Amino acid sequence: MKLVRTTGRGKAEAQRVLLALEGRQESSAESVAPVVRKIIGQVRKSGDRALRRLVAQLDGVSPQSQLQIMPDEMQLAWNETPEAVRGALQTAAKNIRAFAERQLPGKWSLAPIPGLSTGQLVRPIDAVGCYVPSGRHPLPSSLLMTVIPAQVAGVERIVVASPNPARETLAAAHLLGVDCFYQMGGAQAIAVLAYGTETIARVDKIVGPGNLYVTTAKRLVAFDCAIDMLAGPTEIVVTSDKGNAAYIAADLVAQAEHDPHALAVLVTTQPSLAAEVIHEVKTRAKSNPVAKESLHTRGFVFLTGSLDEARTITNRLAPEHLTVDSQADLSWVRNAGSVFVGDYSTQPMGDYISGPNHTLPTGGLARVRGGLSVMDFIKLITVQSYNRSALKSLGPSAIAIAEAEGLDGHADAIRSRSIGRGKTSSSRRSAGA
Ligand SMILES: NC(=O)c1ccc[n+]([C@@H]2O[C@H](COP(=O)([O-])OP(=O)(O)OC[C@H]3O[C@@H](n4cnc5c(N)ncnc54)[C@H](O)[C@@H]3O)[C@@H](O)[C@H]2O)c1
Ligand SMILES: N[C@H](CO)Cc1c[nH]c[nH+]1
Ligand SMILES: [Zn+2]
Repeated sequence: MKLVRTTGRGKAEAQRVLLALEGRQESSAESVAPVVRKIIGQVRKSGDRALRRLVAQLDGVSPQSQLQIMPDEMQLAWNETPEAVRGALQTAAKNIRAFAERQLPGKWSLAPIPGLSTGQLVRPIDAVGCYVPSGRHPLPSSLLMTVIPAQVAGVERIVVASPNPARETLAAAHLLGVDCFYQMGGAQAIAVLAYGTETIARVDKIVGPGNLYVTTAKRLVAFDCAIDMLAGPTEIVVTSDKGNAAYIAADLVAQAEHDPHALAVLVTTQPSLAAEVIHEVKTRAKSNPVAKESLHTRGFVFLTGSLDEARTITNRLAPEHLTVDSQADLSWVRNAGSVFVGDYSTQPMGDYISGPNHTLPTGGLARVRGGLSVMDFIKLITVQSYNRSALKSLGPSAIAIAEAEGLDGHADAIRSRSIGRGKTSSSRRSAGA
């Protein structure tokens, strides 16, 4: 990990590192954008034929195997999964579902004046694609995290895409009753979900985490198909003065092992903690090549001159995962995907079992949104209903604004219900003629 001092002679260098990290999404996507653009173009042009070729070439799916995985295959995977893993998947699913249900907003109505009822309906999105990463490691936990909130929201068509899914991923799909599962991954899977092929219908929104190819593809299709967010290479920031160095290092290594592009940062005012964590990380990452690589290239320890500065840097980084020392720290946290409090709230517990979603914004997107939630799968549709007296009461104000905007048709539509305040512009025109 690189030590970055924010005081004395280190100040300018610290600013440079921070600025680069604030723009981290764009700089990493740049390298893969041309190949991703090409893959999307091929799928749009040649549909199933291009998909077959790309999954064989990039996902390692044999050309003989069916891309759609049938429910009996998922059932078989469930039967063959060890009891302990099945139990763990059930526990995780229960907690994730309970959390998502608590997030679901309800319909409501409000009467601003007698005779006017306004309100909101909650409707699910019709068709959603859930991307489940499976390149370096199969992530059955990501299947639970993406499919469950969609089910809680009431999404009718849920399509799961995952390259070379592991038995446990198929078992998780069986547990949730998934009936539409395609083994396809990377940019080609995102292109299929966004645009469809001769045999696979497109969806309305794509959700789920993935590597740079997946995330860049989501960004490139986003004008044609809604996406949840950029949930790309994993990020961890630990902002601590009092934490246990061994625990902090273990969490940094854990999240860094996801991807060589992962970001792992410690922010502290304590030189001794900085030194201990750097030492511990070195020891722990020795036998973990991916973590070793990402910690070497994208591992930073910011040693700051004050707590205030440590907090400002943390909020500027807007990390996916943030660990802080105590509940009191929550008061200064403004930008983070998910917060873990204290020595025992190790981040992998949130990855698997606690209930809050582990699909979280990366690349600084935590400045504007939190993790995947049931809100990503619903629409809030507003409704308004007037009777005549309510229209009479509020109509003149609306007409005044319409006239100020010079929109005669708007004013006329209101006047046409004979609520008074002058003639309609068409009657004025005919009177003048
Ligand atoms: N932010 C979050 O919420 C979150 C959650 C879980 C995982 N993640 C991230 O998800 C990612 C999982 O990545 P992964 O790689 O293991 O699985 P993945 O399924 O995201 O990507 C694998 C696919 O990438 C494509 N690919 C790989 N190399 C390619 C190349 N050279 N050219 C074209 N396509 C290529 C292939 O199609 C391959 O099947 C990691 O970055 C991890 O940090 C993020
Ligand atoms: N840490 C990942 C989110 O960045 C989620 C995950 C899934 N499995 C293990 N971890
Ligand atoms: Zn993880």
